[in-house]
Amino acid sequence: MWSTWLEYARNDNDELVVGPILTTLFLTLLPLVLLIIFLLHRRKSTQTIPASPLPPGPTGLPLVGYLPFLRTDLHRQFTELSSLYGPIYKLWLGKKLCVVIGSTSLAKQVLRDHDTVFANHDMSVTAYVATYGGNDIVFQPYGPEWKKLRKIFVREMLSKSSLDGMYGLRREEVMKSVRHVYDVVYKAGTSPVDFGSLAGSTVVNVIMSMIGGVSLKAGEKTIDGVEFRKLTTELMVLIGKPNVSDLFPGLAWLDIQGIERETKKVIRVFDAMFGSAIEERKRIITEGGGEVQRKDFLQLLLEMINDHDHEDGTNATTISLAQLKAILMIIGHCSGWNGHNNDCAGMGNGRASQESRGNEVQEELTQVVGLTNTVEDFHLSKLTYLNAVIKETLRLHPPVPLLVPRYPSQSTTIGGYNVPKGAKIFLNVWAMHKDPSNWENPLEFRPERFLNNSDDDDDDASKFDLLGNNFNFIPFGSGRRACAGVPLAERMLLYVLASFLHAFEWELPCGGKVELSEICGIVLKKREPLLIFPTPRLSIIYR
Ligand code: HEM
Repeated sequence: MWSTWLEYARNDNDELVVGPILTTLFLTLLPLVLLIIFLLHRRKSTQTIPASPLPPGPTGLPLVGYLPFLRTDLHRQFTELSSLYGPIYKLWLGKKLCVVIGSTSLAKQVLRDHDTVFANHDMSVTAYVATYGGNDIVFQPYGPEWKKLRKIFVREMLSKSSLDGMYGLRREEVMKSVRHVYDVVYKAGTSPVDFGSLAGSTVVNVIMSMIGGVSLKAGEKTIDGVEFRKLTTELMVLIGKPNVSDLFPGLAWLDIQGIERETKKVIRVFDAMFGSAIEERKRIITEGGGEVQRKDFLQLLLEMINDHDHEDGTNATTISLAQLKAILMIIGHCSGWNGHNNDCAGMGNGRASQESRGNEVQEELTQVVGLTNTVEDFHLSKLTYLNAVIKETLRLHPPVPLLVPRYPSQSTTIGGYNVPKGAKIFLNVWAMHKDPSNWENPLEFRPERFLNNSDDDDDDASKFDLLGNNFNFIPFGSGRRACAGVPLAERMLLYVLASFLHAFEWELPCGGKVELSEICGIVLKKREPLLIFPTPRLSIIYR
């Protein structure tokens, strides 16, 4: 080889010409040298900055991981595992790597320090089907489309003026429910009321009314509050079920457990219902010459489907029909969370009475509202004790105990451990809310924690808002993906509870105790219904 090169490198006089030899040598060796430098550099960088390890965690079985060991009280099981493996640990569910965060300081790292990286909710196959292909806010990936939907939700649908404007709808439905308890339950006899179911169906009726009407049609079938609640519960159960299709994406097309099929069946009913509500509203608009009196969510959203251009020609708030339906869907679905929370708050009040702590809630209602008036929206901000009862109940029984799972858009170090891109992140709020390093006697029901009893700024109870600013108390999550429905949820919880507690004395059956155990799918549910007897306090008003 060398002799051939030398032959080429001789000039016409048979003298050696060194330049071409060096050039050829240089061009041949350069890639080799660069490759060696690159490999050395890579070796050095992996040696000097070791990648953080994955968090510790239980070993499961081959292929299925920890899946066979999951219990239905997932929030408690995750808390128990935390005491073995620490505030951050991993478990494999099939092919899916899950990371559980169980301390306030690590939650802060995820939800505040790395907020944008973790600003995505993990979408399951069921959630995809249930939200018209991820067209809603909850499962929309973090980006411009999510920002647009969130803006519509917060600034237009749930703005103060919009919620004030819909107060009449809320009032009508709550009054109907109170009268129902008075006429049907109290007058008819002595059977107790399932408080959770009563509060839950009232909330659902209110939400349905705000969506577009209390009885909606799906084909020939009329969907009333009871049926709507049944459908949302069914959907919640389906979303909460561990699905083989999520854990082994390669098998998703088989839909082994039939969860996708079942979800599609439920969604078809919702779709028919929303479809007919839209058609009916369009008919009313046409017949009314383009004018419609009713300003509910459906009307607001329909106006966004029609052209909603700004003067500069941009079209910032236009939504598609699928997005409209997905938004209605998420409002209906979240009403289930709200309904369940009424159950818990009622339980909280029952427990407060049971523990002979006085009947502060009703004393406050008598003072603020008076015995000859019904509760109105403007009373709510003055009901500080009831507010504290609700917050204390949300602390002990957060309705979404593991929040909506997130996933990081890039691998990130949390608490010294590597949390890989795409892992499913559970934030165990149920455990954080009971952490003795954050709360004194955390298992005691003490609404006073949320009352401002002192002049000391550090003791200011108002720092515990529902917006997730204090990481010791985050029932609605925190950061940019925190619950967008807080203004409505807060008003509804207060209004529905205040109305029932003002209208009736609620008594446990003789010698009864409030049963506190819960079960957990995606939301926490009370295992046993809270059965209590109503006796009217304000009979004059409801006669
Ligand atoms: C007591 C009732 C409710 C509770 C406890 C609750 C709780 C939550 C939680 C924990 C999240 C996830 C937060 C996170 O990842 O940090 C969430 C998200 C959300 N909630 Fe609620 N919620 C309630 C009621 C409502 C209502 C009534 C609505 C609608 C009117 C609503 C709309 C939403 C939306 C749109 C999101 C997704 C926000 C986003 O991804 O940007 N919620 N909620």
